[in-house]
Amino acid sequence: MTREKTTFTPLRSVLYMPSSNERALEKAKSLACDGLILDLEDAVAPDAKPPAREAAAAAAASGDYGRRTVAIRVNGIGTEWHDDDIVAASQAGPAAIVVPKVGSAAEVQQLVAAMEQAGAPDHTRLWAMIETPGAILDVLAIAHASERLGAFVLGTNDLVKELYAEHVPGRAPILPSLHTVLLAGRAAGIAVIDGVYNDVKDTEGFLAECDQGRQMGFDGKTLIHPGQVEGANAAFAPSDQAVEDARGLIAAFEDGRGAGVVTYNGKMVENLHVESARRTLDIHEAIQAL
Ligand SMILES: CC(C)(COP(=O)(O)OP(=O)(O)OC[C@H]1O[C@@H](n2cnc3c(N)ncnc32)[C@H](O)[C@@H]1OP(=O)(O)O)[C@@H](O)C(=O)NCCC(=O)NCCSC(=O)C[C@H](O)C(=O)O
Ligand SMILES: [Mg+2]
Repeated sequence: MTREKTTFTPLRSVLYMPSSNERALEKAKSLACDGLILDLEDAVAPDAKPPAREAAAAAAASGDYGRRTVAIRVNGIGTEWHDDDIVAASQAGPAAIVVPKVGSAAEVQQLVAAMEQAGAPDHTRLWAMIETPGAILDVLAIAHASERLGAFVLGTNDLVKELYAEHVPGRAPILPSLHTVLLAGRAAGIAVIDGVYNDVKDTEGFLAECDQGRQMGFDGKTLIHPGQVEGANAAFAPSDQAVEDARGLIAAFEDGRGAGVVTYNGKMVENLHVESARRTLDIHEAIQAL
């Protein structure tokens, strides 16, 4: 039996960098991250925003970042920089425009209209940051608001702030929110990328949070430092054991010659497990092809 092959764009490691930081923009050309977010929002001081906007647009249009998915994060709706950011980013044509603090389906539609009016090419997706209580409560409508929506990006710092919660190991205070965003993203068939880990020196805590994100179902994690790339790439790629198990499980099912259920390594295997195994192999192959 043949099947249509799914094309995956790996987004295991998506690194933010201030677009005002020339050194970081240069360094990113040699980093093994799957994606880059050239930031114009939180990481850029008000006076530096206009030159950062120019630098981000030039970097995104340069083609210098090879196979990496390049995105520009604009300033939020209603800020004094937002409209100019949208125009510059749309004309640069990155893989995605990341908009912080998206709050409703209507905002998604307004953003898409503004991108299209500014000449955004078809390949430029909108990535909506979900980081406010209102957005979490409206996230399913946001997920279905436009075909141009390509991903949700969690903003866990803003979310913790807005909830008056605390950053704790295991993230118990925000788990319901994270799961809600994942449910909506999966229902709409878009990518869902986890939030950042702020302590760039705490490797153990960072890796634990990557593992947690993968177990929950995130496609990858947003990062703030080059030292976090390798760990995220490993955590969000299928392990050698997972690839071996996927191949063995598919072979066992195919050997069953049409039986609806077989066992592999003592465990029940049905068609749904085969679909998951095929997805694992598709992700593995996409990563191998990088
Ligand atoms: C966190 C940092 C300010 C630390 O910077 P620094 O002390 O300079 O780090 P290092 O000296 O260890 O840097 C080593 C080299 O790596 C380059 N570098 C550092 N960070 C980056 C980066 N993000 N991308 C690319 N390159 C980077 C340095 O230039 C050094 O290079 P070299 O000298 O050539 O060896 C800094 O890491 C940083 O600014 N990080 C990004 C911060 C950011 O973008 N924040 C905004 C996004 S997070 C957010 O907003 C979350 C969300 O909205 C929410 O609500 O949660
Ligand atoms: Mg934020």
